[in-house]
Amino acid sequence: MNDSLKHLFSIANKEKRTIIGLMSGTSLDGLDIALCEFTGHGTQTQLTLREFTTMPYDTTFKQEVKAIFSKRQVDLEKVCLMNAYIGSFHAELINQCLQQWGVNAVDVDIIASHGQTIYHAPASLHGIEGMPNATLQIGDGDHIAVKTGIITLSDFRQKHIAAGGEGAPLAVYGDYLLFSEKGQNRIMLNIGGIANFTFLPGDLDTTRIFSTDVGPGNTLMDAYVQSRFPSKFFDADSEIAKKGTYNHKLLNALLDHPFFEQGFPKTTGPELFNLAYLEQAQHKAEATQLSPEDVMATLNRFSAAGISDALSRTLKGEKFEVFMSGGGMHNPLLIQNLQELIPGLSVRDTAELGVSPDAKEAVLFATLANECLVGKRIDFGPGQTRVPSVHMGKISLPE
Ligand SMILES: Nc1ncnc2c1ncn2[C@@H]1O[C@H](COP(=O)(O)OP(=O)(O)OP(=O)(O)O)[C@@H](O)[C@H]1O
Ligand SMILES: CC(=O)N[C@H]1[C@@H]2OC[C@@H](O2)[C@@H](O)[C@@H]1O[C@H](C)C(=O)O
Repeated sequence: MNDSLKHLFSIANKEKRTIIGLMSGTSLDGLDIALCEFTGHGTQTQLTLREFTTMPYDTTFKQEVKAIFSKRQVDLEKVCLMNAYIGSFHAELINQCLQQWGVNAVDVDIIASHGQTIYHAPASLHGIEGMPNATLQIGDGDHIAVKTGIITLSDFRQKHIAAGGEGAPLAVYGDYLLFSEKGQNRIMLNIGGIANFTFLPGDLDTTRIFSTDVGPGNTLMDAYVQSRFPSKFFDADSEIAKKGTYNHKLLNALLDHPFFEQGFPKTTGPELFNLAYLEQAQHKAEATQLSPEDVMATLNRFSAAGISDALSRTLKGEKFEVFMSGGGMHNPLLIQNLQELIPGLSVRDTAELGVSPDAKEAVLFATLANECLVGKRIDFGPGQTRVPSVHMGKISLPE
């Protein structure tokens, strides 16, 4: 047998596995790197998060990615180059991180890499007859495996689509295995570029479990700040939005899109929620003359409204606890807006459950890799088509 395959086989048989999870999100703030230890699998999974670091991207790298990010027309050569470049660059960042942590590569069993989403096109979004759900993450896993010497699993979303899903959100698998709790309805709310949540019913009825995107989290706010305040990357501590007041007409125009009426689960991205979307809404609401501060206040309220509306349609009056994660939880006005819209909302985050909220998505991919290696297919029960029962991740060998 090929030595690398033998090694992979031995990892799958180990009592405890050390897995690095990687996430490079749509906000392009940096590469999230989580060093995880796993024992068990499925609902017996035990996770210890040993280290977590975000390796920030510099402006040049962000610009390189932005040139091909969520755009319908791009330079195909650039896409080709960036696929290899991002893979190599991520490998470099991992090697640096291992050095900082004082961890040897030989002591890491597996890397689980999400890659960089450059285009997300569920059928509901592209609307092209006869064409399937599709999504594209680049930063090829072979480059990571060869340059770190660690077996790498990557490109998790394609299998989800092949098995009938939309390629996102995948959070449901990790949330179910790590955070379900008998007797408590839990909402795992992640406010990244796009906001999404997983519903984990307290009766542990797996046929009710799902996760769904609900609309913009930070993506529109970030895009607007970057266009109006070029020295800023995002509205740190809601400084800009707090100086404004939200505009009802613009808010209603922003909310007036069939995406918000679609049933769950559903997925979206900056391919829809972008500056052109905002401009159209401003024209419709005759609100083109608003100050940037008022626009920011409205966008902030818009993200909160998308989340609260989706939550109330899911819970229909049932009691629930929300555990937050993602960069949007650090936006105070967004939290205030959520508290106004969701009466009784107590702000808790996944740190209470043993996973730093900034690390949660990177931990998800490590968990998916653990399942791919040692898990049985998680079956969400009869009639449950919302969460396909599949293992995800493609294997890259270092040699
Ligand atoms: N102090 C803060 N005040 C306001 N917003 C903040 C703050 N800290 C982080 N954010 C927001 O969080 C964003 C980063 O969030 P996160 O890292 O969860 O995104 P991501 O992982 O790239 O997104 P996705 O989940 O869509 O892939 C920033 O771009 C910013 O909008
Ligand atoms: C295509 C893509 O990269 N989607 C991301 C993005 O970031 C948040 C939201 O949109 C979510 O649907 C997804 O990521 C998380 C990790 C998920 O799949 O659960």
